[in-house]
Formats: sequence, C-alpha cells, structure tokens
Amino acid sequence: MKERWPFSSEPSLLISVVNGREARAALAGGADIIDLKNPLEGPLGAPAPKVIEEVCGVVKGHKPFSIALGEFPGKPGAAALAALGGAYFQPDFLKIAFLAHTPSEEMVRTLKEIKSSIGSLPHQKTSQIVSVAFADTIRSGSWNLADFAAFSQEGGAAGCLIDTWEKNGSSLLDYFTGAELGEFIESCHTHELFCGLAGALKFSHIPLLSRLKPELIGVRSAVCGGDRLGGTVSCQSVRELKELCGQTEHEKADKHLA
Ligand SMILES: O=C[C@H](O)COP(=O)(O)O
Repeated sequence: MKERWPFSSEPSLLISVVNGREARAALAGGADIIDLKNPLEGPLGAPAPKVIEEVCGVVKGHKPFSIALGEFPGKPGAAALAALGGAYFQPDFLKIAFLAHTPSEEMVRTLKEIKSSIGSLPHQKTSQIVSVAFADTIRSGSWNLADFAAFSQEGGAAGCLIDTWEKNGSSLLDYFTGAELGEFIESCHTHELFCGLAGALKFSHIPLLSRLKPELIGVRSAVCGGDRLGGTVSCQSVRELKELCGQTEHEKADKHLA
C-alpha cells in the first residue's frame, strides 16, 4: 500500500463517536482511530463543524481521527465542497459513502474531485480518502466488492470500508461470509488500499474478523449498549473490544480451555 497510516499487524479499532465526551471514553478504552459522525443524518451522517471542533480538541495529537462526509448521489461537486469543509480540520481520514446504484464513473469522478479539492489546500497534512460501501445495498447494485476496490483505487482513495446502511439488527456477517470478506480484503490489498470492516458488528464477530486481518474494524452500536442513536460510548466496552481485536478465534478458544 503506497499511502497509509502505519497500521499494526492486528486490526486497528475505529470507534464512531458523536461528541467530545464519547471521544474521551473511546480514547480511554484504547481505540486506535476516533471516527466522528452524526448517526441522526444516516449511517455515515456528517457532523456539524462545531462538534468537529470539540472532538478535535480531545483527539488531536493523541490518535488519528476520521470525519464522515455522508453520501452525495449525482453530486460530485457537492461532495468535493463537503470534503473541503472536512479537510479544514485536518483529519487523518475523510469518509465518503456510495450506495450501490451509484454508476462506477460517478464514484471515480467523485473521489477524484474530492482528492483534487483537498489537495489544493495549503495544509502540510492531506487527509486520506476512505471510500465506503454498504453490504446490504451492494447485492442489488451494479458492482461487487472487488469492483468497489478497483473503482476506489481509480478515484484515488487510500482505503475502502464496508458498513451496513440499514441499522436494523442485521450485521455485515448477515450479508457476506467470512470467505467473501477475506476476498474483499485481498482485492483491497491488490489495489494498494487498506481495508476496513464495519456494520453492526457484535463482540462475538470480532475474533473471526480479526483472523481475516483487515486493517480496520469499525464499531459504534456494540460499544453503545446496542443503541447507536440513544446510547453512548462506554470506555469499558471499547477496552473489551480492543482486547478482542488482538485475538483470533483459536486464541479465544484456547483462553476458554485454559
Ligand atoms: O464506521 C463504523 C460504524 O460507525 C459502525 O457503526 P455500527 O457498529 O453501529 O454499525
């Protein structure tokens, strides 16, 4: 991978937060990346600038952070303008989502517009672009996970993340098997992209997903007592999840047998 945050051999734990208090809890629990979003505006809802400012005050200088931009069907210009707004805060990552009916040309164009808009800023640090797709929409779309990686690379993204659009209790593993996700991770690596897995993941999913060795595992609901809107990030849950990220299924079984 040409352009990447130095990920370690175990998946980095990305925790989605909505305010500074949650960011503090996620940091204290050992999160590797603090992801800022506004779940009230959708699975990849964009946070308000004043909230970003608050979270920057907590996170900057401690851990990398990402900002969700949302999705912009048919509007690459609007996406680029939103990205410019996000880049103002100099996050490590900017996340932009694509529903599976987005034409591939539009995805590539949107990513290129974003890359060129944020590249024009005088900052020393340029945010890396993370291209996000949704496991529950992709089956009905015109491209598959391997295509998604290829188009993301063509557009200039540094990484791909797969999440779920409907937060209705179904998780990533209800849509794709471990083997399929393993192939997706491989496609990302073939295209020199890092790979993130998310989507209503539960604690019980983590050992299996860790074994697949994605660069990122992204979670919100599971560390908010199962309620991504009404709940709040629990430091203890983040800590437990972080410990699980370093364990494969076999290690977990061994511990239980010991
Ligand atoms: O980017 C990761 C998402 O925020 C995951 O949220 P979730 O665990 O509630 O699906």
